[in-house]
Amino acid sequence: MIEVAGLRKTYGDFAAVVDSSFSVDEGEVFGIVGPNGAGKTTTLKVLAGLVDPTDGDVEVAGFRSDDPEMRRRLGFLPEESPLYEEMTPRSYLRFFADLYDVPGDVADERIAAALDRLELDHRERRLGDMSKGMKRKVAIARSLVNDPDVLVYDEPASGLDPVTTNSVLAFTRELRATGKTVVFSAHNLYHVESVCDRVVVMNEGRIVARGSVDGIRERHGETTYHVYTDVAPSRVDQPTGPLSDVDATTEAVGDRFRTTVPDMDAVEAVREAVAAAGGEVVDIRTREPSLEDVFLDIVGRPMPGRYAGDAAAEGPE
Ligand SMILES: Nc1ncnc2c1ncn2[C@@H]1O[C@H](COP(=O)(O)OP(=O)(O)OP(=O)(O)O)[C@@H](O)[C@H]1O
Repeated sequence: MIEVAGLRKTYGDFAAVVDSSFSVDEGEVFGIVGPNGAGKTTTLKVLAGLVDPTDGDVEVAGFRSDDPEMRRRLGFLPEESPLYEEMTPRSYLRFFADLYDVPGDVADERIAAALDRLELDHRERRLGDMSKGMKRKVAIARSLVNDPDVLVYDEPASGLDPVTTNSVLAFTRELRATGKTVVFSAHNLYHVESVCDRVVVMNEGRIVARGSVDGIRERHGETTYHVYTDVAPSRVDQPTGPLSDVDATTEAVGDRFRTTVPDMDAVEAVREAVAAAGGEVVDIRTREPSLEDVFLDIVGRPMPGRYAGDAAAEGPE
């Protein structure tokens, strides 16, 4: 449904996107993740036909990105979407449906269906008086007025409260169920993990990892083991003993202790150490790395946005 080959976008001497190639299948939710300035928005704007590529081929729904027909097949949700404050959701969405020449009765039905699915109340309220979450839902409904095959969503759920975030993420999953193809960018990797089939990770304009979330996790992240015990394993910080050479950290969780270790040998070492302390292992669980862990491994710095005000978000490079 989307083919991008050798995409490059430069602004003067500066390359915002370098040699980017990927394809997105019909009915897939495809994620683009990466730190600030990685080139995500530039990529999405090229897909939406809003920015011309400097080099490379971009095809969406069978049309090149400079073909006006491509724009008709596509719904774009920008990161910031200023709405006409004096309009109501209904009048605003009808206005955009008219721009796409959608017949009035079809538009009314489509708009009502989208707003129902997004659970947007107060449809006659002035947009200027609506909350951020309500406005975002109206912007999402706007991306659907032309019944596009492809949706390009830049940070659809960022800055929203948890309830609205969940509602927007659930809605995005539903789009896949209705056969739409979605390209989705987000800082919050939980959003990406919970919605996307496949992702590319961008850094400094380049794709640095790609694949299914699980595949990327397997290649770049390490499974750890959580060993729950009824007493703390002894001598974690002692120079001798079963855990002296093991990379283990122990913390109290309720009335138990949880020791995190990297492999099964270390699990056995915890078992010995806890027996030496007069206790026993009560549970062992594996912990898969989150996409956040993987991102740190690949890019070498924390994701911005999750660490607001955190100096660590700025580096190290
Ligand atoms: N119109 C422009 N003129 C010059 N430089 C630009 C322009 N648009 C984007 N850039 C630069 O290109 C780089 C990539 O920007 P882009 O917005 O695509 O990144 P991003 O991954 O979406 O970042 P963020 O997460 O901060 O939104 C940035 O360094 C940005 O400053």
